[in-house]
Amino acid sequence: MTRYHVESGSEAALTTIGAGAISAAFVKDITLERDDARATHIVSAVGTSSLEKGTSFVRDNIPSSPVPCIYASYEEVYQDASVEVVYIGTPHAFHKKNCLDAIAAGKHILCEKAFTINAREAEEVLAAASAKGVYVMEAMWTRFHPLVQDLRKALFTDKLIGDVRRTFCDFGQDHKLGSLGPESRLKNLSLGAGSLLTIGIYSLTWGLLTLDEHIGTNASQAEILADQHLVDGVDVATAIILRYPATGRQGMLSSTSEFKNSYDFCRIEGTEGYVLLGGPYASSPSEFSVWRNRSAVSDVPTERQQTRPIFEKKYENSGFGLYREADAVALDIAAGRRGNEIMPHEETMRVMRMMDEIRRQGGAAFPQDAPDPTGSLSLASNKELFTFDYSAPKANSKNWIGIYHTTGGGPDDEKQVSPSLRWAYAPDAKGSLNIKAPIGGGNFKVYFLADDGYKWIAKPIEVSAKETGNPDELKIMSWNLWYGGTKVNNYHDEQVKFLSGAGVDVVGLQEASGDHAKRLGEALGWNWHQDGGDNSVGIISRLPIIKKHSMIGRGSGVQLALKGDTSKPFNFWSAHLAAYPYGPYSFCFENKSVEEVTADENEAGRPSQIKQVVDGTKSQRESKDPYVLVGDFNAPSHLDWTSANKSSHCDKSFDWPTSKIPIDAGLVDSFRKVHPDPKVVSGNTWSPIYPKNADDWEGQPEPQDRIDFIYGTSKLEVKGSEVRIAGTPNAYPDHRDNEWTSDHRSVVTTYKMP
Ligand SMILES: NC(=O)C1=CN([C@@H]2O[C@H](COP(=O)(O)OP(=O)(O)OC[C@H]3O[C@@H](n4cnc5c(N)ncnc54)[C@H](OP(=O)(O)O)[C@@H]3O)[C@@H](O)[C@H]2O)C=CC1
Ligand SMILES: O=C1OC[C@@H](O)[C@H](O)[C@H]1O
Repeated sequence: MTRYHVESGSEAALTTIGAGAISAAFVKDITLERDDARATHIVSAVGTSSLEKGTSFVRDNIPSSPVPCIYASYEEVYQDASVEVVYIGTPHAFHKKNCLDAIAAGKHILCEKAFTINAREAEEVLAAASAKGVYVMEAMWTRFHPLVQDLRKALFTDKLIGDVRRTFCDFGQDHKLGSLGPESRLKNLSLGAGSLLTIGIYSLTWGLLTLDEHIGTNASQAEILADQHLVDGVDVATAIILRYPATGRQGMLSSTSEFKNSYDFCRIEGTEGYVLLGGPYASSPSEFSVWRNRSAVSDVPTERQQTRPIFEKKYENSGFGLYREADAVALDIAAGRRGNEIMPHEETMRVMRMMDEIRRQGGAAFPQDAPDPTGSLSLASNKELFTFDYSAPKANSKNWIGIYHTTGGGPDDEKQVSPSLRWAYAPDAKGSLNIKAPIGGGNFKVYFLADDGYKWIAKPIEVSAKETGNPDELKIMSWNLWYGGTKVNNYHDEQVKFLSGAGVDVVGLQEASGDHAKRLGEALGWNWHQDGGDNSVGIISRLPIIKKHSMIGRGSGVQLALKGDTSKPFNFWSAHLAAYPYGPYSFCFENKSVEEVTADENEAGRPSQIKQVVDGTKSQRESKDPYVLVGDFNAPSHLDWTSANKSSHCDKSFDWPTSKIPIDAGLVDSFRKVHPDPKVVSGNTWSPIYPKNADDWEGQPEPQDRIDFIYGTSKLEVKGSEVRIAGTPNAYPDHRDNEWTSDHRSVVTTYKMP
């Protein structure tokens, strides 16, 4: 991500996704100090596949800038509400998905060349961007080189070589394909490998820029004749003849992955002279020279030794030269443009269509070129949500329509990822089907799938259902998953079903170490925070995550955007305090005194753990923004262990320090606010599956307690609070097939938000 400051004074945040070779060059380049800067770029985040990779990427390429935020997944980039522009530096095959995901999250995009695998994908991306109103540009950096403008002026305005007749351009690199593994983007067809999309696109670009004064929709129609040499389906060499019927101009354009081209990579011939373009790569020109045509000179080694050019110009880049396109993006966005005039959408489409035709003639076909599925799926208008009209090539009783969350979970690659939220068979060749909208509303992606499997019959569609309930209210849940839920069969499906039906907006999870928050967030299509996976706590949220706070001891927190509005931050924390020694056992099984239990609490460290989170978030608690702290405190509350309620707690009353600390800091126990008398509503969350102890005091009645809490600042109005569970769980050890996947109940509080 770069935060850049443009000439006009505005700023936007840009994230690099894919920490590969070009992303490295890009971030290095845009953070260079240079005299011709039209925007200042500060890299502030990177989206990559692992923290380790991101850390070395930052260390090696952005040593002097402020340390960027490293996201170990691209999803987290899209969830970061402060990211405005995404730079996509992944293999060609991922450009479409990366673009669509970023667009869906409302991000502007600078996407590496080739823009997508084929024109159909490019159309889809541009249509999505236009529908969302976001900026997109193909990162065809060479077009932004000042040489291009000078050259086109020399050719078409000053006509230094008379009438342009022919362009020869070759881009060759020795990619040493024999030594590359099948996973290489240069060798793997499904990643978009091939000389054409990798480097031939530059030769084609030089042809288009030098044989025609115009680009995009104003350009003349060129005919194409092409040949490709394929190895394992990948084009190792591509040769293109461009022919302009209106003028008779010709382009002889080529690329190869086997040999390096010569320094003078391009020659443009006209009726009165010719131009030579030179540079280390055909993508990176460094000079051009204009020569007069000669008639009968045959015995001199090169033109340059024989005579002098009538014009020549050499160029130096401050760095690699990628900063020019980045500046253009910054200026465009600051000016409110949604595309760029040097690399307009129409030109991207023209190049993609030409490359499709070159591949059609040459034979390089990507798996992504397979035709669209032939069935159809649409949302029936003016009918009950969700009623779908569908058609399939033929009837099949096992064809089905499944509803998933928009982000994650759906069979985008025609493979199962996670269970659908709702589904039903669509058995006819043509029909209409109603499926109940998932509870809680939101954005959904709907798939029409073949024969109890995941092959698409039609392209998926996106549908929305309005949230039910009061938009000013927010439902918060605290839920200890119990080893992520893994103690119960089919836990993932059961958890997703429970959460998607619970109507909650934000969930603080405990025992979510590893990737359980990520897993659930992705399956639900919610935002999530996992804290690297080493800690027990996680957060999933329908609200966008603006910022992830650093861990404070046993608490993890995020800043959420209320109603998706980043100017309305809401600080939310989830904590999980140490489990042993467990105070109610000390009282009820060991008959310890108040002093001994106090010592046990301190030995467990729980009071200092909750104090650390409460004190560490003082400025958030005391700010005007809403603040909520939830968690499994592994200790009951002094509001429950009152002298009036002794009979429920081994005839003991006790001021549990872990519940006093938040309250002394001004927080409100939301459950007790709504249900002030513990004798009337206990709110016990421990434990739905342990009526009897299964530990050292096996068989004795397990102390039942409220140990999971939701605390909010006193400014927040509590509208309701309850304990939630799914089904009627069997007690341990017969819990394996429970619908309820935890050993705790969950607690849900509804707040009225400001
Ligand atoms: N403008 C220019 O001069 C150049 C442009 N390019 C273009 O940039 C893009 C990337 O090329 P380049 O940087 O050379 O490629 P690299 O292979 O060096 O890097 C691509 C990155 O994409 C991410 N990625 C995600 N999924 C995969 C996958 N399945 N296989 C490999 N990588 C994956 C990885 O980052 P992570 O692990 O961090 O997610 C990887 O490091 C291409 O479109 C290419 O044409 C390339 C070179 C020069
Ligand atoms: O875009 C590119 O230009 C430079 C080359 O080195 C690289 O392989 C290619 O993808």
